[in-house]
Amino acid sequence: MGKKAIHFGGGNIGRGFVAEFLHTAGYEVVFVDVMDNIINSLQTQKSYKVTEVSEDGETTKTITNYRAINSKTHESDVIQEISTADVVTCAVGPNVLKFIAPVIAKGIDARTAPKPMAVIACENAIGGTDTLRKYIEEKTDAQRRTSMGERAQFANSAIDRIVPAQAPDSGLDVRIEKFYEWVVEKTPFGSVGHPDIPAIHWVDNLEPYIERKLFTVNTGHATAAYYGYYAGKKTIAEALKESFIRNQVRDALKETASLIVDKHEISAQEQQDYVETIVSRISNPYLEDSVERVGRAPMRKLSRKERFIGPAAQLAERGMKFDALMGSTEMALRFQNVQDDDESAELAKVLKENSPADATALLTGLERTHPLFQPVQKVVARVQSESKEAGQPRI
Ligand SMILES: NC(=O)c1ccc[n+]([C@@H]2O[C@H](COP(=O)([O-])OP(=O)(O)OC[C@H]3O[C@@H](n4cnc5c(N)ncnc54)[C@H](O)[C@@H]3O)[C@@H](O)[C@H]2O)c1
Ligand SMILES: O=P(O)(O)OC[C@@H](O)[C@@H](O)[C@H](O)[C@H](O)CO
Repeated sequence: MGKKAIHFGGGNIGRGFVAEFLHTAGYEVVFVDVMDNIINSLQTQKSYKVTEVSEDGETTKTITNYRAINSKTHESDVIQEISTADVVTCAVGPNVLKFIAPVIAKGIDARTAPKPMAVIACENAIGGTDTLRKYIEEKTDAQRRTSMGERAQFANSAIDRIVPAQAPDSGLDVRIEKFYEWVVEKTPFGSVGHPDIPAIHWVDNLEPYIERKLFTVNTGHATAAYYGYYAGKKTIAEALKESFIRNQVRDALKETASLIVDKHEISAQEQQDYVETIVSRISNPYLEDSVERVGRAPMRKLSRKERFIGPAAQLAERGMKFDALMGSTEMALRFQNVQDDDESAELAKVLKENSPADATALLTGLERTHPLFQPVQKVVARVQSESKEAGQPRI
């Protein structure tokens, strides 16, 4: 029997990154999603195209050898597929991990194969697979929990490729950037060995990779998105054409670079080269990445380990500079009541109903005694006191 991977989330990164590389590695991919239109299309259309776009032109690959299951209506089929799979991946968004965990827990529990399968969450989050594992353990019978390692092994990952929202008429086809990086921990696989997926860079210690990625790509991206949204820009590339916004991004990345270089074995020159690559990638005009997609879910992005508060907290603890990150945080707080973004409405509510100190604690999870608490409270208070109508971009 050939190799089989179950992938949760047939969205942008699911189809345009994870499934592409699993397919190239020789896996049959079984997509699991809850959106009827995605599942119907994947079930009726036997191939789709992934097109890399860059200034060098376009390259298209065709993805085949997949099936699709709707977990809302066919949960037992998903359990059956997991019980005989080699790999389970997901790209559903960090807040959705708790919803996919119960069915994965049942699938793991039903396994009889001698070899454990690999579980790799492909989300923008520090310890994304650990979080998923915690939810899976909660849904596993206490007596079966200790032996779960015989049925599944869990590895954290860092995943990097810009996949913007796709044109409404594109169907399953995905337009993406050429660059990609997929880094996964190898130690959890021990003597069993990691799965054979050539696109993955296997490492012993993921922390430098995930922090460098989240605190450079995503800090820079989100800074451009929030300043861009406020300035009435449509895309990230458009926002970065403004020298003021470009400078804010550069300043924020200078601060996160100082942390990355101080904390990890990454030289200043190496980080500088990385920053240049990232600024050029997020400025790619061929991707048409909207400020609303990149700014989506502002409460998640303002949380304790995330792209602004995560590095700023560590800089504050080291007595290093974090002013530009406070500017990005302030702009994120202004991303309120944005259409189709539930968290942006929730953010407006939290800011309206709480004191600056309580809103700071609720949004960021910072301890009140932390050296970053007061600086964040100051920007929270400033945004709360603004008289202009929340969420209206200033053009
Ligand atoms: N798009 C990018 O550039 C990019 C790059 C790197 C990492 N990521 C990360 O990948 C994840 C997904 O991002 P995306 O851009 O592909 O989002 P997306 O919205 O395009 O895709 C998410 C998919 O998950 C599905 N989903 C939601 N709930 C589900 C459930 N309970 N069961 C199964 N499927 C469910 C949705 O229907 C959707 O198809 C996020 O964590 C994101 O941070 C995205
Ligand atoms: O996916 P999010 O919401 O965490 O962040 C939005 C973008 O910054 C993100 O999707 C990037 O495109 C991606 O992380 C690039 O690798």
